[in-house]
Amino acid sequence: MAVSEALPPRVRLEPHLTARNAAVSTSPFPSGSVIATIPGLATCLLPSDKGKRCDACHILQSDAVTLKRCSGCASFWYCGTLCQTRAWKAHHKKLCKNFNTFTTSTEYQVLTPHDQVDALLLSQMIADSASWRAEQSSSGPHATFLDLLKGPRADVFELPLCLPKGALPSESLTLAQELYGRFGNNNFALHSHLNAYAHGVFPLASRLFNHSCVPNAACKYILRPSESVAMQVVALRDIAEGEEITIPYLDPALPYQTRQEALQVNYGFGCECRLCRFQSRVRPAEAPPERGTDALRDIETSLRAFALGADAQSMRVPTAPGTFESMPAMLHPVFHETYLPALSEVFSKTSHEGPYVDAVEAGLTLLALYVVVYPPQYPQIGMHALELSKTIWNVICTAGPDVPARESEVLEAQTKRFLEIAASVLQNFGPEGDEGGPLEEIQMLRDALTSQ
Ligand SMILES: C[S@@+](CC[C@H](N)C(=O)[O-])C[C@H]1O[C@@H](n2cnc3c(N)ncnc32)[C@H](O)[C@@H]1O
Repeated sequence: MAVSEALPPRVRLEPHLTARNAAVSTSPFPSGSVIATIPGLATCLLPSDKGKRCDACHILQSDAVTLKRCSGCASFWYCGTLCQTRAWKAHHKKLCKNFNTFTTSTEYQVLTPHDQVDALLLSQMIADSASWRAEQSSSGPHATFLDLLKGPRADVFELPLCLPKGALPSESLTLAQELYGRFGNNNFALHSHLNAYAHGVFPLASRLFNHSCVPNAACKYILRPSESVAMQVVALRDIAEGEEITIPYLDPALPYQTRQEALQVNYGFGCECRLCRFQSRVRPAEAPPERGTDALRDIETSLRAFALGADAQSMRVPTAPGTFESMPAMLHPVFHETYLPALSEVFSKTSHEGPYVDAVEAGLTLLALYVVVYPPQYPQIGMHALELSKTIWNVICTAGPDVPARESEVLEAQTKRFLEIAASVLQNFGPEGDEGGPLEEIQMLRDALTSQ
């Protein structure tokens, strides 16, 4: 049996009834603190980000960063020699020659972008077989990975590989099967400002953290030029000594049935967290009333009042998880699988095209739903509050001179309140991903409001 890496300070593993082990805090973690920093073992960019970021450290091309192409395949880009050498030694010297033939092959082209990345990521890992063999019996990340639980699709080795299977020596093929078995359920989507841009393997994070749809922690990614991408696991709220530390494996706002199916298919378990238990009880059989009807307007007005308070200016957001449990039954239809996608579409359309009053109303309803479904301080709440403050700022900036002063004051007060919510959530989560981003946007909008 492989020996796995040392655990982060203040975290221990305890036996878990269904998930082998659980990571438990040995002393309290305050909200916003970094529980663990874990370097990536292997990462691969999504097709959408190829050529825009360094393939090794993921730094974005900018005035200060010029990317240079691999002269062999012309399909890998690096910010400098350090990254290029590291990638060459780890995997690229084995993949470079075959890379373009593979990525233009039908078996690769028919895959979804996320499966394409997985095929390349797995190929990269297998190409580095020397490291796997050398470190299998040590206490490094390779050993940790090989000690992980296998996923439910471990035996169906179905991803095409950049290294043709036939060309793999039997020893490497056995290794490939071992890696594949643990790949599907131990593979993270890397994001910058909550936009996914790559996939990656972080063995120690996989070893430690179980899933919950009401997690008390979440992952973010730290990008530094010429360094491996690091994952940080951040406490979303105060975590008490002895409490299990959990992260979300998927978006907790997805409908209950979709979450259960995805967790079963990809990870081999049925979630029994507090949100799942609640939603399995109140699963709405019928979709909410049609958009535009008084019946839906009543539900949405009540949802906003329940989640945020009746007055938009003195709006408050919940600070303890589990708000959904005290929702009046008349609001349960908002958990129907059709409701959130339809509302998001209305917000997205009207915030771009107007009318902005509709965008503000849809955006507020969406915020109300988010604060009910997501745990407090969940980053998506902050991102949406920022989006909403930008929408109202647009209303202020595009309003003609005839708007009564009282109405302008109300709009400004709302923008400030949404910005406060955004700042408190996103500052708690801390800087992540590419430079700039939401924390900078919050500051710019605050400056604009004070110079009004
Ligand atoms: C990334 S690993 C988590 C580490 C795992 N607990 C261990 O001891 O190796 C993912 C696997 O853990 C198990 N798991 C994670 N969260 C779970 C949960 N909430 N309930 C049941 N099993 C879970 C599933 O088997 C899943 O495929």
